[in-house]
Amino acid sequence: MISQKYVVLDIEGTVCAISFVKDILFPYFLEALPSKLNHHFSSCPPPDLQPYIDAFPPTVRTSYDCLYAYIRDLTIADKKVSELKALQGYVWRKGYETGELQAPLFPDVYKAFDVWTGASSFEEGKRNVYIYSSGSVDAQILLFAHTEQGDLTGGIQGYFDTVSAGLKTDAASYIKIAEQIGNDVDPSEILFLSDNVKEITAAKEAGWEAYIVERPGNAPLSEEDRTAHEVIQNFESLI
Ligand SMILES: CSCCC(=O)C(=O)COP(=O)(O)O
Ligand SMILES: [Mg+2]
Repeated sequence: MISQKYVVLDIEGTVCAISFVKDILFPYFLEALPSKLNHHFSSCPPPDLQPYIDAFPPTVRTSYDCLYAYIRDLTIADKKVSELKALQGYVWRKGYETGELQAPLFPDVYKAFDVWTGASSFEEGKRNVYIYSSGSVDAQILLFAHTEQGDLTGGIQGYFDTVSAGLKTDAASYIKIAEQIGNDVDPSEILFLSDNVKEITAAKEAGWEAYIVERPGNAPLSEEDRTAHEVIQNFESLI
């Protein structure tokens, strides 16, 4: 069982496989995109879509072709830019709400959630769970509300993204999150779990405890990474 009171979780490569994002979420987004952009460039554009489109640079918003190519290229390159992440969340909503999209979390994640959010005391394993992902907060909530084992959002205390907290590779972002979790929270009481070594390094710079999560399909770790950081393959040892 971990000694920290607060657990902050990355999403892609940590609670779900990278393949869910690359092979399911991104293709869904790219397939739905033409219809969304056609609506936007129609004579009667949907007002709720407007702010998402307005977030892209004016130079690429000049035509359907230009905007489509720009967004497609960002998606294929897996750019973690906030305007793309916000639009992806907007587009995924329908997929989750119709049941076409469902997030397959790793089995040990459900088990850890049961303990962390279901136990009645710290001694029995209760922990405060937060999410910090490059995906927008809206997209994070959708994902946890539609997992293969149901809605987990009731057990999550808060969500952070690059808009609310900053880049995941900057120590300053982790300092900001710690302040949001609680003014009286010592950074060493927070455990961050991520597949990304740069994120782990940044969290540690901010005084957090942080472990690399090594899941099937993640980027390979070097011997140096394994020496410098604690590496776990699942959440079993944390509960
Ligand atoms: C919750 S949104 C889906 C995943 C996503 O778009 C993403 O960029 C995930 O990045 P992470 O920081 O969770 O590795
Ligand atoms: Mg990740």
